[in-house]
Amino acid sequence: MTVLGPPSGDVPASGTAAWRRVLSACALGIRAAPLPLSLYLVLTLAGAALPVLAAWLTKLLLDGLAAGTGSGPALRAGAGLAAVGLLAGLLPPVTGYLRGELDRAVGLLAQDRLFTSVAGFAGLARFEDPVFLDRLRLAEQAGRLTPNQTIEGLVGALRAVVTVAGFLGSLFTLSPTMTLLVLACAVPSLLAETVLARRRARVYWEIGPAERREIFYSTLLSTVAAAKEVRLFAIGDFLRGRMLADRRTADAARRRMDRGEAVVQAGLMVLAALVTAGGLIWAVSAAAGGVLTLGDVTIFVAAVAGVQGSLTSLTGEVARTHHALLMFDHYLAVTGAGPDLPAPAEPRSMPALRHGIELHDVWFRYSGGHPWVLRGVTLHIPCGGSLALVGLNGAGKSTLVKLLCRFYDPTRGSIRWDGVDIRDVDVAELRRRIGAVFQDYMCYDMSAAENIGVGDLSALDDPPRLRAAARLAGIDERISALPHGYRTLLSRDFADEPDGDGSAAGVLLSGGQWQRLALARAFLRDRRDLLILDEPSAGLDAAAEHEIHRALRRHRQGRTSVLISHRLNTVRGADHIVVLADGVIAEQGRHDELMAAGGRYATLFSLQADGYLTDSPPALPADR
Ligand SMILES: Nc1ncnc2c1ncn2[C@@H]1O[C@H](COP(=O)(O)OP(=O)(O)OP(=O)(O)O)[C@@H](O)[C@H]1O
Repeated sequence: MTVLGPPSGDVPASGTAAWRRVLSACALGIRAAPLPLSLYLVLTLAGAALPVLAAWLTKLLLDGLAAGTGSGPALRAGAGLAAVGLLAGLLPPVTGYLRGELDRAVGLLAQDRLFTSVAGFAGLARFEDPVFLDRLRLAEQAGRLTPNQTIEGLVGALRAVVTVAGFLGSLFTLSPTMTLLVLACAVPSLLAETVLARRRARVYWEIGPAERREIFYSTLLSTVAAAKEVRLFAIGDFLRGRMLADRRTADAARRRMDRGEAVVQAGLMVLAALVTAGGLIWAVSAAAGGVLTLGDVTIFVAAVAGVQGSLTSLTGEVARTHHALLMFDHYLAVTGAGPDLPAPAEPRSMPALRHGIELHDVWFRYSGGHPWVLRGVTLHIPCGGSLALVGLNGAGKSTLVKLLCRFYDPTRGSIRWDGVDIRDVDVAELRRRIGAVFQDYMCYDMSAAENIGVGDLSALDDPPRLRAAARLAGIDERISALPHGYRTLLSRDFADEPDGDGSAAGVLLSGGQWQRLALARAFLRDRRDLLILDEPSAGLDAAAEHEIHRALRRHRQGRTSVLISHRLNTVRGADHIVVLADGVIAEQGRHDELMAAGGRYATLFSLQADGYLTDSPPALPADR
């Protein structure tokens, strides 16, 4: 199943698909909270019979009083009415509590399943697909709400059926014509509500991108990450304008939808009122002619109101459930999406790297609509050797290491790990063999220990291991000096103590210190077969860079590593240097060989070296 298909609001639901959705939603409810669900069902259906019972008891009471045959029957009917009233008062809080329990349990299970699926996507492409992101947002909402809305809808429909059946029976004994008329009124109402539900689902889908953009702008306006630029460039009004424009776009669509619904529903109400008025005129004339008793008129009025009320709520429930099920399609699409990268039926084993990793004629582009980023790269990364990737911005260096981690598959060609295509091994196993610092590493709003420990969760409760990694990255002293040492929260967004007054907020590190933490995270993944370092020292001061690269050189000794850096002094010690230009290997060799060749590498290296030694700005290379 693909999750990137057309919006489900545009796709008419087939009967089977609709039933599959109903069953999936109910299964989720049953799985999440069987006991509250059963109690809720029983009590709600019991509550549905109460209005019919009350109407008959009222009729008995009135007829008893009118007959003048003693107060016994009227008193019994009155006592019955009191009991029904008590039950009617007690049921709502109890069912309300059960409903809350059901909401919480289903929400938890649905969220768990949704994010288990999302975490199971091995690649990155879906997270870069706006259609998928729209679907994911709706799936989150639908997963939380739909199962309960469906159960509620089904229960509500059943409740309405019970009430309608009771009142219809009563009405039929008094006026079969009126019964048919009231029933006939429900048909257009049901049809109209179903159409409105489909339209609502389509509108929600259509306004999804505007709503996501609105969230994007409001996040920019309210988070510290963007606060500096927003203030310095004075773009607050500009962003607010865009945020409001997106909101107005979404609101306009919602307004059109609400207007249409209001007109249709008003029309249906007028129809129902006309039928009720006609019925009343008939009942009053019949009572005046002695055909109906006072009690009969009471039950007639109660029956017409009851049937109409229940039919209205029945159509409402059907429409709401229909809408919820259309939205649930997004949840089912995401949870049933299947692997985004082909998984081998029988993964090949992956012993420790012995010979090396080979890229064989690798071509890659991010999608059919994107230009080629890598164009026929063939490369050997020998086991135990260090490879440096250099090249201008956009040359394809980070893309190449993303392919090594199998975040994407090559569009053509293959990557072989000791001769085994990495598509033929379990992707989780492949990644267990890799340690990495990415150019856009994460800064987690967690404690310092956790920020390092996420590199290898088995070390989370092993302070000596965390400290050893931090020491290697040159950040141990700084962390130890924090208010709570390694337990200090590295965030100003959350309080260190949940109930604190804000004075216990965590601390923020400097850019270079964060980068050292990211390095420590990679060092924690010691004894991995491949170490990837994508610009590991970009944010470091000169002394720190020198020190870190000395540590890195020691650490990489005898390990297979790929280093990307624009600071060419840091790559000169690599066993092999590859210069990428426009997705192809322009040159390769050792530092001395490349300098002697006098090509791009030599030009770039000399440029950087000159930049430090001369006053005049150096000339840029020709392909810049
Ligand atoms: N997720 C993506 N989707 C589409 N295009 C992308 C994506 N990531 C990178 N690109 C494009 O691929 C090309 C290579 O990007 P890449 O990040 O690999 O370059 P790089 O050599 O690492 O550059 P830099 O030195 O600036 O980090 C660029 O033109 C970029 O626009």
